[in-house]
Amino acid sequence: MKKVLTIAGSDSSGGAGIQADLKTFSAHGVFGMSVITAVTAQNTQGVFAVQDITRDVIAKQIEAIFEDIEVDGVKIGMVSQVQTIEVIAEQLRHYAPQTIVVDPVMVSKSGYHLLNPEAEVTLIKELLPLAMMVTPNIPEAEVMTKMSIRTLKQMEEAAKIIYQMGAKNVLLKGGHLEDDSTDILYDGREFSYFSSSRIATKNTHGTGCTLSSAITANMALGYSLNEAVSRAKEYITIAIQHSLSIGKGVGPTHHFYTLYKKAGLIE
Ligand SMILES: Nc1ncnc2c1ncn2[C@@H]1O[C@H](COP(=O)(O)OP(=O)(O)OP(=O)(O)O)[C@@H](O)[C@H]1O
Ligand SMILES: Cc1ncc(CO)c(N)n1
Repeated sequence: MKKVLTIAGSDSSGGAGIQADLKTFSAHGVFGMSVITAVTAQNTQGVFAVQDITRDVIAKQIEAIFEDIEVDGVKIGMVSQVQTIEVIAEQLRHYAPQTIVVDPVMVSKSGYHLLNPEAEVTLIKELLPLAMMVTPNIPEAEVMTKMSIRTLKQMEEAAKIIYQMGAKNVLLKGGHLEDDSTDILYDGREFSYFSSSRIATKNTHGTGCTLSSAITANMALGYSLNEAVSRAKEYITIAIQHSLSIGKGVGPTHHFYTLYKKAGLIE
């Protein structure tokens, strides 16, 4: 069985972060492992507190996994602070896993800064050069490039700038634009487009976490980069189509819809 690691924050409500990542891994039939960078008190309505995990305990979690288990893919999500990023980068340079997907999580849908703004530069400098792929959403790409992004043309321009920052591939997600949800992949030579119609739902908590985890799982399973993104896009689209009205705010995606359907557990 393929073994995949998420390095990210915990979301107590189970819709995003570590919890979304592990559910996505399970749904893909890969064995999920986790390094927790921060614990958030969070639900569908907002983020209410964050406790960062110390540099030492983050290093020890990474060491415990890599010294014992072969890792087929790593996804990085919420990294919170400068020292968190530095220790992750140091450890990953040492263990050098083949596939690293970086989701540059900055601000939650409810507007909470999950990444200290002072650490934005560190994330770009330390993590992007290690990344097989980086998956910014539009607001994150705007922070990274300092440009305003409203059109597909501007998304392409931004993807080129982010590529120059060191990631081998850039997947710029279009979930925040108004039209269809088109994600753009740039590999330094050409663009590929992954489109779906916009689904009319408020329940999109954890969509970004889910997509980057699905890409990591598919890459670990041996799919080419384009195939991995295409399958992950299909997965997130179904997960949003069948998202769950849990809680009073922005509900989570449904990770097991396809599995349940195949097993005849739902109509
Ligand atoms: N309403 C929607 N309908 C269809 N696809 C969507 C919708 N919203 C987001 N997506 C898709 O979901 C994936 C995640 O994109 P999005 O831009 O929402 O990520 P994000 O903002 O990083 O999420 P998060 O809140 O977890 O940080 C992308 O493939 C995007 O195209
Ligand atoms: C812990 C965590 N990671 C990522 C996100 C994505 O927005 C979130 N809301 N919470």
